[in-house]
Amino acid sequence: MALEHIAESVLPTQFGEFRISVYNAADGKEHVVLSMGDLKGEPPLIRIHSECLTGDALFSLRCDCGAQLEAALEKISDEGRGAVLYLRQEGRGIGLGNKIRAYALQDRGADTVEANHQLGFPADAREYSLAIELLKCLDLCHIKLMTNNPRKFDALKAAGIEVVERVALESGRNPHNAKYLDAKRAKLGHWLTLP
Ligand SMILES: Nc1nc2c(ncn2[C@@H]2O[C@H](COP(=O)(O)OP(=O)(O)OP(=O)(O)O)[C@@H](O)[C@H]2O)c(=O)[nH]1
Ligand SMILES: [Zn+2]
Repeated sequence: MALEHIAESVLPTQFGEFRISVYNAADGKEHVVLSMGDLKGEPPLIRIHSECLTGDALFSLRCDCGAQLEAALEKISDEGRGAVLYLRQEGRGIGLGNKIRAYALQDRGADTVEANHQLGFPADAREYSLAIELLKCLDLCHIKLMTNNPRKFDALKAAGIEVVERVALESGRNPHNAKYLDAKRAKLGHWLTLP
């Protein structure tokens, strides 16, 4: 997939000053790298974050995405270096409308995996070739990865990215997302501790 770097600027945030870079990809979407400090040398902290409009921007409590994004930016800010790769693969790759359809099915009792299946999608329609290409493009072959998702971890390792450390990112559990987090642990194998 060809990546085109199209713009870059400074982005002051509540977590400190980041650089924002925008890349066009062959999927027709604009993907973002939010970075702080010098990424060369010691493996930096990296978060590969899948877009969640509802959680990242609309304060939804149905998932843990917004809390994870905040925690990742905080950790990067504490270390003074690192990056968030913000990938435009909303709803685990099925898009916003379908994610909300899945929510409606969850309201009627399905869990997050069953709802995707009922809509004719796999449990997780994402793939990480774009993330891998971005990491290689940024010369980031040795990283500390902030994730609880074994599938993401394995995909990077299989592509030759050396994940020298996995940093857990458990935050934002609340009564509205408890079932969702339990399904991620039980059905998708996420490394999440029991409450
Ligand atoms: N289809 C679907 N997608 C969801 C649902 N809840 C959140 N998402 C999407 O799930 C994606 C985040 O994936 P997660 O499985 O929560 O976490 P992850 O990124 O794989 O793993 P971590 O690195 O540990 O955060 C985002 O794209 C969200 O929009 C849901 O109920 N159904
Ligand atoms: Zn979310």
